[in-house]
Amino acid sequence: MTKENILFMGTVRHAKAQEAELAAKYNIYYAGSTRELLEEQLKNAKRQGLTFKALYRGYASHYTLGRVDGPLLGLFSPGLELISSVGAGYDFVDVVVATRNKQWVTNTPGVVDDATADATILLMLSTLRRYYEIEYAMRNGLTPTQKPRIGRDPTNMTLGIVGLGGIGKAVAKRALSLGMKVIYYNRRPISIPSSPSENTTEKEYSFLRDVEYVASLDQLLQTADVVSIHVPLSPETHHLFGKDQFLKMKQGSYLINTSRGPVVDEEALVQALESGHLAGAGLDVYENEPKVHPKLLKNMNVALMPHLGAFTIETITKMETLSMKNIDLYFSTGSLLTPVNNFNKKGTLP
Ligand SMILES: O=CC(=O)O
Repeated sequence: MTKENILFMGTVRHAKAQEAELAAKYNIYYAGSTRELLEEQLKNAKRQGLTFKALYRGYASHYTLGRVDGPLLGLFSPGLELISSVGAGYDFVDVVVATRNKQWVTNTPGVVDDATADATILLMLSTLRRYYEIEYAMRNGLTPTQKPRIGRDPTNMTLGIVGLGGIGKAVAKRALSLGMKVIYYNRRPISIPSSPSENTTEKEYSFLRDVEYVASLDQLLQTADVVSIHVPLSPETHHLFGKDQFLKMKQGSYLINTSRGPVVDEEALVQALESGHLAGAGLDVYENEPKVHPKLLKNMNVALMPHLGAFTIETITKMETLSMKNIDLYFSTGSLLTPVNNFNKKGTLP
């Protein structure tokens, strides 16, 4: 039986067992360390008639190898069938072009929920308690007589979650345990099971009964003390938060963003912070990563993390494993665990 060829963009950081399992069954090739090397490699492969049937897009590989965009997909021979991307967000793959090429795209939802929710709460508490500022001052010689600026309690504050998917729900659960009131906005309210089923226990969803749906984003912005964004990046959500949205937020409220940078118009956020309308922000993601707006870097009302929402050994292992499982399952059974796009049996769009 011929072994399928798989190209790995970026290294497998933690799921070494799954990588070894895949290597025993398929021919694995690793992309060069720069975009130029990768492009050269793809051109050579095409010349030699070597077809990669699957592409594994490793965690954070876009920083060194760029996006899996139309031009890159154009360099693959027509035999590429599957792009398996590590990450819940799949904006690092041009899904529109891949779908047009009849190529499947998979992501790794679900497994990132807890780590990203932890990072969200970490940023929220750091922002409210000014933890980042206090640590920065201590490391720079704060003396016991110098008083750091005072913090705020999350208890009794209202948290507004924009996008109550897997990560949003995990954030809601944690925020309720801090004594926050939690409201959310989605295009449609979520449905809560009325009784446990084979796949769920009462404990897994009962907290959702304490989370209140609001019918518009404006209503959420006008009500919440802390707004936390959990929507995917798409043409519809690009700059979902701009000048108007910040003006609608309560005076002295806070923004937390662990979703994707371009959901927020960063220039408008800087204005809202500098005018004092927003009391602070906690950010893991930025409009032009890895660049951070210089005025955000300077602003000591902002807690910053460099896109590390899912960056734990356990979560990276789960993401990489799921991504490689999709590849193995596709070749062995023709099915996928977490497809992003959808084809009917003829391989055309439904
Ligand atoms: O940013 C990380 C992810 O999308 O999983």
